[in-house]
Amino acid sequence: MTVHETKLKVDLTEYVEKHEFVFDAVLNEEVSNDEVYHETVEPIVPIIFQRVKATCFAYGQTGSGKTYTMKPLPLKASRDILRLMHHTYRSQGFQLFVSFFEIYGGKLFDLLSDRKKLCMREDGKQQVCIVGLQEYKVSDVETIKDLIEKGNASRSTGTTGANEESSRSHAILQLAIKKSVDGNESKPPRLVGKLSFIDLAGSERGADTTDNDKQTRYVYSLIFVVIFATIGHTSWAI
Ligand SMILES: Nc1ncnc2c1ncn2[C@@H]1O[C@H](COP(=O)(O)OP(=O)(O)OP(=O)(O)O)[C@@H](O)[C@H]1O
Repeated sequence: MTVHETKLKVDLTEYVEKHEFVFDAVLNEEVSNDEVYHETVEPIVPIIFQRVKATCFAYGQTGSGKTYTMKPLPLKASRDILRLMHHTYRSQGFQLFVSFFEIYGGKLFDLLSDRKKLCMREDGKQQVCIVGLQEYKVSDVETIKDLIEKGNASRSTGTTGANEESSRSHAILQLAIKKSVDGNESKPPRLVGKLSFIDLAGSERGADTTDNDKQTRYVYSLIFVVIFATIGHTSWAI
């Protein structure tokens, strides 16, 4: 897709700037959530076993269907990850961990740990980490489903948006694949790959806790720090 943007030079002559965007797939409003999963997340699942960090996020106006579209994806991905762990990568020491947190009003809260307040810090290797974030080791779909439901129930919602159940927070659910070091279960397992799902609050003004532009801009910059620093660089979007 090419966007032609008309601009003005300093001498006030008009010119057109061309912006080119490449999409792997374009899905219309008729497609089901299953097709969304099939076209977007499903092809990414096997590569997180190959040291890849991938991100799936929805961006758009309040009420455009971000939460509706994002909600089924983590569970479907978990099902496929567990299937790969129990069959293709059987007995290779892979483990799956789930964490779920939200950014609300510029602060981070653990959705699986009674909304415990979290801190973002940079370690000695300039890696940004979220201190205190609880990760749960999981080996069956039912447990993951319960954790996702628990996290969703802890999310901050508000009724100030166009949509009654509008999510006023940005929720980040991570599925981390780890592997035990040299098959030694007593040592902490090492991170192999990660699949992150981000459900952003509506992109219009006032999508956050205050209607203040400066605050909204700050929250968005915080999200992108989280995306690029802790989640990984191999990002893609719906
Ligand atoms: N494809 C769809 N089919 C049927 N209903 C849908 C679809 N997409 C969204 N909806 C419904 O539209 C309403 C708004 O959707 P949703 O909450 O997903 O929007 P949102 O973009 O996440 O909004 P916000 O940014 O305010 O959280 C919900 O009631 C949802 O059930």
